[in-house]
Amino acid sequence: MAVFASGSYDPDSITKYSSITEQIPRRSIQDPETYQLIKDSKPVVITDTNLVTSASKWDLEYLNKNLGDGLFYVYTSNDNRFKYFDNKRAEKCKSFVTPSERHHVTFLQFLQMLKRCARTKEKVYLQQTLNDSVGTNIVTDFLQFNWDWVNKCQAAYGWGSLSSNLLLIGLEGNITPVHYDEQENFFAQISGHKRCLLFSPDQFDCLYPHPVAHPCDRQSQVNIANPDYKKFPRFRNAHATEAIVGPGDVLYIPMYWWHQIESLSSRIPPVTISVNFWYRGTPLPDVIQYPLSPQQRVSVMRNVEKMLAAALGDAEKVGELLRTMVEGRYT
Ligand SMILES: CC1(C)c2ccccc2-c2ccc(C[C@@H](CC(=O)O)C(=O)C(=O)O)cc21
Ligand SMILES: [Zn+2]
Repeated sequence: MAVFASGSYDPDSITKYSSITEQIPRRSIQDPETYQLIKDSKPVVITDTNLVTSASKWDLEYLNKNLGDGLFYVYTSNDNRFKYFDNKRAEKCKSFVTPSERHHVTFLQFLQMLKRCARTKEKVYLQQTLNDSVGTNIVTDFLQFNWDWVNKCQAAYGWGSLSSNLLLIGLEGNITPVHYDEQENFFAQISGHKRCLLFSPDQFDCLYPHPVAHPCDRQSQVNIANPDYKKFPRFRNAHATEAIVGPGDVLYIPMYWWHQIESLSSRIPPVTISVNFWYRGTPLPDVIQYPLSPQQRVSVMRNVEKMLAAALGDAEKVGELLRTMVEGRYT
């Protein structure tokens, strides 16, 4: 068994996907091109932001001591995929099988779950909004994030307010399957390595998202590790860009960009720790410019699905109505 130096990852453990074509650029905060890419809503890994340097001491022991005795959301999955689903909708959707389970536990219970995973091959993922329930040392570390840099970016691009910082503690092999978020995201890696696959928003037709009213809204139906080309033929045309982020790297995931994020095996430590910075997007311009951007097209399609589900009073009837409207007429 190969033993890896602390903080490295095993390149052979990386699944080869057919849809990878290029690498996401890595740039310094000193490089003007960094800001051109963000302005153009293109992904970029910024290598020297010091955004979360104050958190580089975060390991399981420090977090256990300082995160406080609040409860944390921990997801368990019997395969290694952690597909997001909306709890409330899942309850209403009888036929829906939840792809992962959500637990509300103390950090100590999370550590016990981690130990059990070493034996049972089950996977866990702690996801917790960093809020004022954490211990004072964590608050101190949080206040020492490079807010000056990130606030300047927020202002420069006209983003909305910071909506939340999620603390993520995952296990090697965890996969967050392809989805998009409706927020700008500075994704900061603290410990271990994560492989990020991004698909541009104009590939909506290759990624077959669930219906907007479905519990897995915003998530792709395609499992890119084992695509069902009969159900999703256009996925053959999908092309991803990739970045492997390590401690200190910040990946800019532009709003509406599809992303799949995998925790890489790094033996020491066995966990990956990340913090994301989600910002509400730039308010839509009052004068719409044509042609619509891919992001605006996705937003329009979402509004049409929502409006039709409301107008019909039943989200299950939207497909039939759209087919009647389009087939033989808008083809
Ligand atoms: C999978 C998980 C734990 C989850 C379960 C249930 C509801 C929500 C979420 C959720 C939301 C964000 C992330 C972080 C990241 C992916 C990654 O780092 O794995 C990502 O996608 C982003 O920062 O936008 C991870 C999760
Ligand atoms: Zn996401």
